[in-house]
Amino acid sequence: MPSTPAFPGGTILGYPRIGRRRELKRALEAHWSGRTSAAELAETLAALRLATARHLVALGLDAGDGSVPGSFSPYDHVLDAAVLLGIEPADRYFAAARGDATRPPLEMTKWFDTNYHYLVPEIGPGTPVSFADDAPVRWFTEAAQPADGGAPVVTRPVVVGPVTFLLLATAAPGAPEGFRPLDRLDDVVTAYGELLAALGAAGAPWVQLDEPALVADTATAGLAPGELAAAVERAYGSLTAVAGRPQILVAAPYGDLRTGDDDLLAVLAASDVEAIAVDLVRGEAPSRPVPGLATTTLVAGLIDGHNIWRADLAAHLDQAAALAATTGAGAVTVGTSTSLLHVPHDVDDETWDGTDGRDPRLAAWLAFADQKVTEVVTLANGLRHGADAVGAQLAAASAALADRAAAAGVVVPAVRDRAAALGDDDATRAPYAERAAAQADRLRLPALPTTTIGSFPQTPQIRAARNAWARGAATDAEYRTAMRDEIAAVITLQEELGLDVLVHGEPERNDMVQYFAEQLDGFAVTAGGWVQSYGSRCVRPPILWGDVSRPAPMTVEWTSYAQSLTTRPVKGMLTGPVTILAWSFVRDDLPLADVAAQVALALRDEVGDLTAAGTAVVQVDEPALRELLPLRRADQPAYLAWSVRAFRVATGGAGPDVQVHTHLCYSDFGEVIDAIDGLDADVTSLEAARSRMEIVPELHEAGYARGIGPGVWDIHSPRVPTTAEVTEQLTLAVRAVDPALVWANPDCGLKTRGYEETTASLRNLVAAAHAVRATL
Ligand SMILES: Nc1nc2c(c(=O)[nH]1)N[C@@H](CNc1ccc(C(=O)N[C@@H](CCC(=O)N[C@@H](CCC(=O)N[C@@H](CCC(=O)O)C(=O)O)C(=O)O)C(=O)O)cc1)CN2
Ligand code: MET
Ligand SMILES: [Zn+2]
Repeated sequence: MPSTPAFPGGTILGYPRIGRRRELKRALEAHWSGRTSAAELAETLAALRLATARHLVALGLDAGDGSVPGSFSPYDHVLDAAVLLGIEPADRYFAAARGDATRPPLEMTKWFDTNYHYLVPEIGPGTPVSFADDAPVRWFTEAAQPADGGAPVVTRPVVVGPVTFLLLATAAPGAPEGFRPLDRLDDVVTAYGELLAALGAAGAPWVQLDEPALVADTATAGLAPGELAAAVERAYGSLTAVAGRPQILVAAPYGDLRTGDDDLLAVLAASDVEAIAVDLVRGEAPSRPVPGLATTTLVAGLIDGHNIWRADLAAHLDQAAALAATTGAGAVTVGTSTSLLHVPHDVDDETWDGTDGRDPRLAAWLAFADQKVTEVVTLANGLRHGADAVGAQLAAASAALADRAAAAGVVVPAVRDRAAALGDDDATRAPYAERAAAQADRLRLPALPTTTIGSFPQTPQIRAARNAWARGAATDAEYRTAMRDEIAAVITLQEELGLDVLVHGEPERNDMVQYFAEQLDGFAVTAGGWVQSYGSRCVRPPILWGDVSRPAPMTVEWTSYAQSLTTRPVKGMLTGPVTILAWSFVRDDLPLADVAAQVALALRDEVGDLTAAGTAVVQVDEPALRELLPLRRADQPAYLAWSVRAFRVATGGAGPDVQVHTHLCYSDFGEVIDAIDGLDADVTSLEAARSRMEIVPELHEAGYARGIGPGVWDIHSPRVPTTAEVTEQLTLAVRAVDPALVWANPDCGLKTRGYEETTASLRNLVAAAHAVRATL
């Protein structure tokens, strides 16, 4: 048992891994393209790890007691755990992540309710499991005894916990019916026990085991009541019995440990783990003493790891100070609610002089990862030494909050009035039968129409043109010409391929959310606020800080230009309100439902302008519909009601002869099937290739009876599907539902692909659609 509280100077559950200048991205991509060797890559990553650990010490975390998390991963922390357990071979790490000639990549899916994506490990009853990779031990030693002779840092290795690992894993192909990954708990715990012994032998005082699945009903679906509690008790009973182990911090971010079927905080408190990190942003602190917690340090996750607003430090300090008494914890220290993986590095990396369109007032309202570390350190100091010891910091935080609350643009009466006046009529289109007839008449499409999801490859030339424009090295006119040339080429290519409903290809979009945020009032965007989305891929989530409105059309010019080049219909392409919120940092002073209505109204104006300009097909993408779904079932209906309504407000002004499409991807749709129907889109395209079209009968059984475009090829891999494969997929689809409803399209946009595989794949898609069409 710890005699003093663990991490008295505060701690964080994890730190961004991509590097403040995206060093990890650049190193990975250089290696994958063959420009650097595996040894060079390893050297760069080791330097990044060491620099990160020392940076966290410079920000105020203790260098000697395990307060600095060792939360690095070369690609994904769930894949790392699979390698640790020998389920994926260490020397084929990137093949598991990205696929190669010999194997497809592991499936990728959303990490809880975030825009981070993890690789889904596969495990069967016979999969050998052992302690197979000692990376956490090597990384610990590398910082504790640095080869450069510089300052050592005693880090706290961070590993996905055994229960969460198995709850996130899927049954390997060929596993017998009824097998569940959690059936392998004992084997996995044995391997983790060996890891703990090795860490202890290396001198690690602490290890952090992340168990976020314990807060999510969605991750634990299919377990009997009590089963999860029993698994946690069993796993941590074994792990705490390991001789020579480090002290164990169990972290439960993204929700509340106590609101599922089982009170898992009580189960963990009753175990011999030395510290438990709870998320007090998404969850609540227990208001009565928890048995067993008296011998445990509670790491109070007060600083939001999932958002970028500067915290109300005075309020948090009061809350922290009360926790020991109310919860019965033996000791309390301050931490982040989640890893800081989800926020950019440093507010001070942006320029705030107003010259590049960023409102200088925002600088004082924000806290990125580094500012959050400082907030944690301040609160921990306040907790130890009293509020007076940090009086100046508390006052500065309060002043920034007051400034933000009163700032112009935060409340815009005209926007509030318009949202308040919305009625059911605004969210209701003509009956589907009437729409279908009007659209058939206007569009005259063949059976099994072919289309794509919107983006075509974002080539290095496109990125370079945008980069030059942003730097002032190219004029507006030059940039516009470059994008129009790209659009023209994309239209020509689609006509040559014989696609039926064309797209303009989205070359002008840096990102499907940021592009809109840059043009909407109420948003700010960063120049370098990168956040890892998966592997080497990053996004710069915009900051939604004020009431949202649309000063001018955002997409009409590009879409109209594309339509002027062809007689085939060109789809207008918009990002939906829920996805815009999900992939932004959203204000915390207004209910999400109200913010969504404002964004929906801005999009409604855009749909109006597009259709007035003659656009007959408008797609409103909602790939993040599933992402914002609350992790607890009880909270889901309210979310689904406002999210569906926002989509319907955005599209509700479209006349019956306008075909509204939507697109969803990156998730299991099971839990949102009714909501998909509720969107009332005329055509829905979904990711389906990796699940052999299962979504088609599922949607049909749920009563969905409008157009459906199950993705027939997995665009996340460079592999070109054969015509025969696509034909088979389409055949499955037309057998499952009325063939008149089926569309042929890829899984998702093509922006991350190259032209070579894109052209070949689309050629096969069109050939397959024609072949199946002939059989109808
Ligand atoms: N926001 C968001 N979330 C999402 C998705 C999405 O599309 N957007 N898709 C899903 C999966 N996630 C993804 C996330 C990112 C990327 C992606 O391709 N990201 C790009 C960056 C996209 C971008 O912002 N591009 C900018 C800036 C590009 C850039 O890095 N430019 C260079 C310079 C380039 C040059 O001069 O050649 C630089 O700044 O250093 C642009 O095109 O303008 C990357 O990491 O490489 C793909 C999928 C789910 N979540
Ligand atoms: C992540 S969903 C992407 C949809 C978007 N229209 C595209 O094709 O890129
Ligand atoms: Zn998609």
